[in-house]
Amino acid sequence: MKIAIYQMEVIGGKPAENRLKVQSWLEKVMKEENPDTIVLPEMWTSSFKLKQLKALAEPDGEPTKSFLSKLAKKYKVNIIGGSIPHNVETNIYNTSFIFNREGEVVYEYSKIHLVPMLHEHLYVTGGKKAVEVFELDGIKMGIIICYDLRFPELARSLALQGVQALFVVAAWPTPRKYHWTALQIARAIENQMYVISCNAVGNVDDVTYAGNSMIIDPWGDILKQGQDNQEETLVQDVNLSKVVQVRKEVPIFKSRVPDLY
Ligand SMILES: O=C(O)CCC(=O)C(=O)O
Repeated sequence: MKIAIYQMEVIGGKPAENRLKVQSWLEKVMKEENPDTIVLPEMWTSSFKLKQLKALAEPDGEPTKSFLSKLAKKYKVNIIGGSIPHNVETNIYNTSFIFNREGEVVYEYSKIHLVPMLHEHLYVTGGKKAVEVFELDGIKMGIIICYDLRFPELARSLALQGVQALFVVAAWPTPRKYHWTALQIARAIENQMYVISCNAVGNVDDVTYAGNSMIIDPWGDILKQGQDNQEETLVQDVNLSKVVQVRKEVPIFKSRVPDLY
């Protein structure tokens, strides 16, 4: 499966402009690389404009949900739709929508762990549904959002559900860049699966986003890594049989003793 990641400089508080950016990026990347799956970052329509979130949140994910669905169908590409502020009645969630090549939503995930350092809980409601597997082109995948990466239980639960590739969509800031890269590598090694991440770059208000989007294989080798502060596209073919190979070589899932922990 060929993956293309958009390490995007999100324009704070401007959903229509960000949708246009994604549309022209996708047009270009489809022409040049023809990927199977594309990945966007966390809160790519709005960035973390939490104080304006009521105005920026999209009722039932619209219009961005239809926008991504049309693009997926037009280009026959799977889309890991980063995340957007999404409201259901009076609650705002930080939600990721996943589309198949027919433009159908195959999975929807709302970020479970909200960031105390940002007081995210004052503006956003945490997702209440447990993480689940979804399939694209017959491959079992999972998704988590940014701060969720700090909770190894999510990735482990997905690995036990059969996930071979874990997507992490993020707006992870620069002061904790080392945590971002180290935790991604740890999740890949400890679960012997691909970790494929998409972080934002650039500055919004007083926050600088850390880039360093990554594609890490199940052995923990970094196949691609974005730069610190540059909008760019990362493209990589991933070979899912590597998951089986690594799990055979170091059979941690057979060695687990879950009754003792
Ligand atoms: O955990 C961190 O240090 C960053 C998390 C974050 O910024 C987010 O979840 O949006």
